[in-house]
Amino acid sequence: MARAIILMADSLGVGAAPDAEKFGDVGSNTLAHLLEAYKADTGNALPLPNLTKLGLVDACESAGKKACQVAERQPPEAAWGYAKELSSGKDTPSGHWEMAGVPVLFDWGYFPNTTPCFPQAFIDELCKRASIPGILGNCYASGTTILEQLGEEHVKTGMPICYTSVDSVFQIAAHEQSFGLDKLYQVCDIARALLDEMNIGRVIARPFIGTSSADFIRTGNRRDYSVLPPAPTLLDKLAEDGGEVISIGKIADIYAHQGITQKHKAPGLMNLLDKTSEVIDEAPDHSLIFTNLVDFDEKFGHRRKPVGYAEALKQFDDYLPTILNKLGANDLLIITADHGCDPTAPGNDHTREYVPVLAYTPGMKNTPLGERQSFADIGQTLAQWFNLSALEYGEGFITSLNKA
Ligand SMILES: O=P(O)(O)O[C@H]1O[C@H](CO)[C@@H](O)[C@H]1O
Ligand SMILES: [Mn+2]
Ligand SMILES: [Mn+2]
Repeated sequence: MARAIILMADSLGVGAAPDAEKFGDVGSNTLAHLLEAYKADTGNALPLPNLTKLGLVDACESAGKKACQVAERQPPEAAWGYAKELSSGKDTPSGHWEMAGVPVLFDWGYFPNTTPCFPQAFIDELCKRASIPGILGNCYASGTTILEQLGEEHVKTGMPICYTSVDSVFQIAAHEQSFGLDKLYQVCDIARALLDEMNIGRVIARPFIGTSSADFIRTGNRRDYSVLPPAPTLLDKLAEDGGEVISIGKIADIYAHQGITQKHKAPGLMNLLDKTSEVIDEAPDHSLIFTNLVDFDEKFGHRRKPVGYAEALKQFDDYLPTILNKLGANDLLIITADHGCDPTAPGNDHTREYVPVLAYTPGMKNTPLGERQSFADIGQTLAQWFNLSALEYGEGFITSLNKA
């Protein structure tokens, strides 16, 4: 019997995808550009010895056709490649569902980039059902900037701040104490029900605390309300087969709680890694431990902070031996991403990029996997690893997982 661990580095793209032009993302490369920015800022190339050994830098250089400014270069001792996305969007659910074998081939509903951006009838109904006096925002925004602009007015008026982006999302920010966390979750539930017919992928609760625009800060109580994946994913198959599917971080929310048998939340990168490490100690055979490392995206990618992104990646790299040392012969570690979010690109949205596909089981030798045609190759490989029937999408690379 086997186990697998996916460390899903949210937004760690490795070079513009072949269809990046459609998204205005030509030339994007999250990893290469944050490494460049780090070197420019500090004068030193960043060492990422463990990720380099797992093939991340080779994957990036092959995908992005661009040298990476990384120190302590060494050859991989893992299977490594890079995958393009079949799904029509570059959002988080599309990336996650595709890597679990279910690409999103339809178009999500999006709000127009106008102010106001939400249909008045929807807002009227939301206010009526939720008993709120109105909403603030009603525009495209960065979630941290809009708190500075409208947070104080929200506290005064009790009107939640509603905003969107190029993603198919309806985000609601509200103060945890003055508005109340439960009330925010209730408003999100109502919005979720109303937005199904507009085909909006996610409603996101964005609670924050603080006393003024100078110190408002979002908390770890974010909650994502996703629609159901359009078909059963690898997670459903494994759970139906009697396996454990253990969500760490926002994985359960992203899969709309489908096919999940255990959930753990933890605030911040280090706590998420600690929780993952703890769960590896306990998880039985036939378990998938699936961790989303959201900080890369939320704290650095969208905030366009390449140096902070690099430092967080270094923390991840430093932590990896703790996880690698726990892996047994029947454990497969996958490291990947769901989209890019190049912190040097204009705007503050995701970027359409290749994602790394790194696979490691103890004793592996350097195994290039090349360009993969879909993130679903990960799900298909895991279906093989767990002896499940084949998924509809994806080409498995189980036969490439040779040992040295
Ligand atoms: O600016 P914040 O609130 O972090 O929003 C970002 O987070 C959302 C979900 O990933 C994206 O749609 C993006 O707009
Ligand atoms: Mn994401
Ligand atoms: Mn994001």
